[in-house]
Amino acid sequence: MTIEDFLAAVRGRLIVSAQAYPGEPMRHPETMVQIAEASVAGGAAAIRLQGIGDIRLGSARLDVPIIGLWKDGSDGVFITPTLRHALAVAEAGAAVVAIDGTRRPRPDGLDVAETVAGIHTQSGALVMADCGSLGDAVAAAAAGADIIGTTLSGYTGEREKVDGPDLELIAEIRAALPEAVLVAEGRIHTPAHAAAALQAGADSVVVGTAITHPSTITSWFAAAVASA
Ligand SMILES: CC(=O)N[C@H](C=O)[C@@H](O)[C@H](O)[C@H](O)COP(=O)(O)O
Repeated sequence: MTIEDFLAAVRGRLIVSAQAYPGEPMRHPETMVQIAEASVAGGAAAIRLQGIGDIRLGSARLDVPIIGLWKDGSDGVFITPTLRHALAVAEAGAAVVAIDGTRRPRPDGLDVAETVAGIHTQSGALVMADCGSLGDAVAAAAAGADIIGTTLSGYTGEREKVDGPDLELIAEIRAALPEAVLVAEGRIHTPAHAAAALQAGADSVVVGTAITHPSTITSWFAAAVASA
């Protein structure tokens, strides 16, 4: 898929991330792909899936682009941390490989530019750089990433973890990189948040937890009921 095709598919539209975490009851490819299918039925233009099994099954069943990632670990660089992880994600059928797009040292010693180049030369996949700051985004764009995501804002120590999406960062990236394909991701919890992220300059928005993570959604309601 070309970046032009991807942009045409998702511009002004919703991307849904379906992920279950280690040990959770819904952590099964069939379950995640069913959630993805339900999300597509509701209007998702693309799906973000974690793990080789989920991506492989999703690529066989879904007719929208898949943004794939492989989380390994839970702190530091853990989103598709090495070129080996990235090539496995591409091989499993992801049209877009989401990688950690920060400037932090990576476990395989490659930098983002070398990782992007490796993905481009050894697979047909596009690369989404999951960034945590404006500095990351500018560096990732210079490194050849096809898509810039705000996924890691609030999770790398560079930016405050604001309640809701980091609209300020979205606007800053859009101002600095007017031509970038920019995807807002992270703590978009309401339809109003999603609309605000587009208005701040994103081409598309990824919603995960608020659509696909029932334990967290339940906890929001349980807390409200408990304190009413
Ligand atoms: C920081 C990190 O590990 N983010 C992960 C990236 O894939 C996922 O855990 C998030 O669910 C995803 O980014 C969507 O965000 P939200 O669930 O807030 O809508």
